[in-house]
Amino acid sequence: MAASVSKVIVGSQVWLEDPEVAWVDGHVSEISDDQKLTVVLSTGKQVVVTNASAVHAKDPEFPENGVDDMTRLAYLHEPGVLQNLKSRYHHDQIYTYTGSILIAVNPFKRLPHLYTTDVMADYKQALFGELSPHPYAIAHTAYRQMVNQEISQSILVSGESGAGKTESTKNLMQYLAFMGGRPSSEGKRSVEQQVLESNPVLEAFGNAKTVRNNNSSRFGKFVEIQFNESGTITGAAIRTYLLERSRVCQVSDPERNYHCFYMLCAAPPEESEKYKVGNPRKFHYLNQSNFYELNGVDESKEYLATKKAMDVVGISSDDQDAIFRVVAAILHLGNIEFTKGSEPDSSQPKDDQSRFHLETAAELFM
Ligand SMILES: Nc1ncnc2c1ncn2[C@@H]1O[C@H](COP(=O)(O)OP(=O)(O)OP(=O)(O)O)[C@@H](O)[C@H]1O
Repeated sequence: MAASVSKVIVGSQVWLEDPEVAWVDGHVSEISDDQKLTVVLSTGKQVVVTNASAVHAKDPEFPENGVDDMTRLAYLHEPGVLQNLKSRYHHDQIYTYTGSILIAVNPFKRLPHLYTTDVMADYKQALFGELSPHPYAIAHTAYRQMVNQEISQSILVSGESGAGKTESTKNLMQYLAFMGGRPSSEGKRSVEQQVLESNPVLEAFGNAKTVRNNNSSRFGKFVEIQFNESGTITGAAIRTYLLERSRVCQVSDPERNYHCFYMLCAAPPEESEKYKVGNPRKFHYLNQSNFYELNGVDESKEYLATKKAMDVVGISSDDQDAIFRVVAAILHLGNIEFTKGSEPDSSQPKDDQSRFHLETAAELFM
């Protein structure tokens, strides 16, 4: 939505595209007879613009802290939207509405005060738009509409890798569990606890460090939470799709394979001996990249936490053992090298090492 030159007068505040910082603001200092604009940028630079569509009007009354709904912007064009997101971001206001859509900007730091039970309780009492933009408000609207109209609701979370989809989804699930939860019966985990604990399990087997995100989900997921007429959670189902399978056999620097492999290598000694794993540097599927450790992550603790989460979601210890046997066997398979066999067109394990890994994989697969 470019402002035409006729609307721009000398003194108008404008935005100009910039190859480095996307947009720079300035003011028009002169308009020539042939409609060329001289713009003095806030950087002090002076430029002459011949193409009027390159100039976008800037709101001189834009509030310093921005607006919490983009539809209230005087100019809803790219520089206006970005300026609003940026001003809010500088005040740790990472959420902004565009009508009923929530835009989340990744803060890349923990903001725990935004996600407490008290905050959830506040959103429970409020109408949409009364409080600051928040995933809880989106979850609340969906929940209310479901209860009042008895129609299933969907919330779509999208964005590029590292944008914060997984974190936002967790916040949505946390709020729905808060609204639809009920006290767990003696010794049994409640459904909402199981729903929330499914995240660490999925992340262990489906997340990996990529260039853009240390905890990147390498799959899509459809989370279904079922409620009864009174709005209490009765069940849940999670469907995953399009796992990036090629990562299992091929990883490039500075990325990592799936978290579960490194966790298993760091398992307590009796378990790592059972699965014949240990140092991740010994496995071809892991040592193709030089990255083994993640900042602030203790893999041995992650292993125990994953097993605990598996307990909570109802995966029996036999099934857990079967799962980790497969994970270990994959690592051993990756270490088998072949050489030409004595028969025509045949091959055989290259040496004793390869034979060891082949036999171990077979044992683990049972
Ligand atoms: N609301 C938030 N508060 C604090 N940190 C956040 C928030 N959102 C994202 N982050 C940080 O950014 C990282 C990446 O976010 P997240 O994993 O949610 O991205 P994603 O969109 O799911 O990425 P991918 O598509 O790669 O899985 C998180 O691990 C976390 O460190």
